[in-house]
Amino acid sequence: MKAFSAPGKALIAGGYLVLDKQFASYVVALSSRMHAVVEGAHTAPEESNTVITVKSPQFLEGEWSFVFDHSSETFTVSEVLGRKNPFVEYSILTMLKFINPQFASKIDITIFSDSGYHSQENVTVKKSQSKQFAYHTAKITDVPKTGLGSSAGLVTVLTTALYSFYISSADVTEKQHLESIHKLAQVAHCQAQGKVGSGFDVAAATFGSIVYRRFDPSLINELKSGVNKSEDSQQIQDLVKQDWNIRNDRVALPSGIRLIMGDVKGGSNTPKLVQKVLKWRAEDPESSEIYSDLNTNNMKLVDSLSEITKAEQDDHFSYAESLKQIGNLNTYEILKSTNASIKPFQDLIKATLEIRKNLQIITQRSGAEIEPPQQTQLLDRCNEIKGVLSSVVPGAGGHDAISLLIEANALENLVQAKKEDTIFDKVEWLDLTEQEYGIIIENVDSYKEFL
Ligand SMILES: Nc1ncnc2c1ncn2[C@@H]1O[C@H](COP(=O)(O)OP(=O)(O)O)[C@@H](O)[C@H]1O
Ligand SMILES: C[C@@](O)(CCOP(=O)(O)OP(=O)(O)O)CC(=O)O
Repeated sequence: MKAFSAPGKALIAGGYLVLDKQFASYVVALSSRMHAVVEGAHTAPEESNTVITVKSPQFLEGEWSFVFDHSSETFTVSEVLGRKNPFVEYSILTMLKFINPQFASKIDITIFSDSGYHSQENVTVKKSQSKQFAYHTAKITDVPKTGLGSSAGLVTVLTTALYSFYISSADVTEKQHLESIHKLAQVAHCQAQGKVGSGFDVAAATFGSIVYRRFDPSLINELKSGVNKSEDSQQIQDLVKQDWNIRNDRVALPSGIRLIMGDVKGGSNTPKLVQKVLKWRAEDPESSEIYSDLNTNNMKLVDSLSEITKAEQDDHFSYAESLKQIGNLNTYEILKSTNASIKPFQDLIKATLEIRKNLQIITQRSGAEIEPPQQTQLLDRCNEIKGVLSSVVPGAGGHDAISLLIEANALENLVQAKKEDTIFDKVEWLDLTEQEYGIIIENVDSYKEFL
């Protein structure tokens, strides 16, 4: 038995631009994780079916069982309980193609998901010493999502579990294996969704917090069903060997700086927003200039974070002093300061404000509510709180969430602000932190009470 987990994500900079492979984005992996516990064995030589059962016990009817008949001429699986879960199905199918197993197996995988992925109404929480999971009374398709990327987490961790079963000697946290898992999970995720997105969510689930640049969509679009199994398998193996030329540079927030996510209890439809933005992008002659300015500031934000990290490495003592100062000032006050040591923090703030200005322009011109006026008001108000460095609408924006970078001790100021100002009535500060790593190997024992 083995166990793994993969994190959720927030796209802090680079929404929409990340769809285009000339632009990079900044993705933070979050502490809500999807977990998989896997156990399996090869079955008797005369057995010709591999049976892969995936249980997700926190949800009603959360069990899917896929049978692969090795004697069949193509890679097809049938679900025997009469249920659908395309993300589970394509994770299995992609792995079967990649491995082209010659022996039948029986594999049992149990999925657990941390509470950040789903709305927590009507749940019963079960706890062990080290883990806790919320049990819902509805099916997975009927429980409202929060936007952390549950399907990407699921596909990534399931792919990891299957990969480690078939290639049992692999340390899945090694670069070469992570890269293979990433490609297999991207293929499965795109095919299950029926579209090739930017893939930043699968990349963060695999690699953790990264500066990400996407792959060429043709890599996946050009996959076709071969006439036989060996062709199908060869195609996936070649694709996994190929260099996808993505950027996945590991990043971590500077020490003393925390990411805070605020749920805004709204909800936005990402595909509709994307559709409006792409239409505007194609029609407005100034859109290239706006994209370019947005990109410049996204990269300035990334640079300012590295500058802050460097400042800490250069001189711990004066860094601690700078942190203390910014913890006592709000965004606007930090900008006014003449103290040279806080310049990188000022650069971070300036870049964020420019990013927001551009997102507001796109909102007005495209009609896609990326940073609608209610969110502008809320973000401006956040910037008045001491210790807040930057506040943005993450990802596709809209009415889903806000994300803030703050001096770590300023969380209490946010909690206090929520008590005092009704503008924060609709905001819930979430118990999430940044995660450096994507896929990690977990201790199997910590799941035993839940199995
Ligand atoms: N814990 C889970 N167990 C089983 N399937 C899951 C789980 N979490 C997510 N999924 C799959 O992912 C789907 C949700 O994916 P999607 O609509 O893309 O949302 P998201 O934006 O959160 O990824 C679910 O309908 C289900 O098929
Ligand atoms: C617009 C985007 O660039 C970013 C969307 O980011 P979100 O984190 O908002 O995504 P969902 O969880 O799918 O709603 C589209 C993309 O890159 O796929």
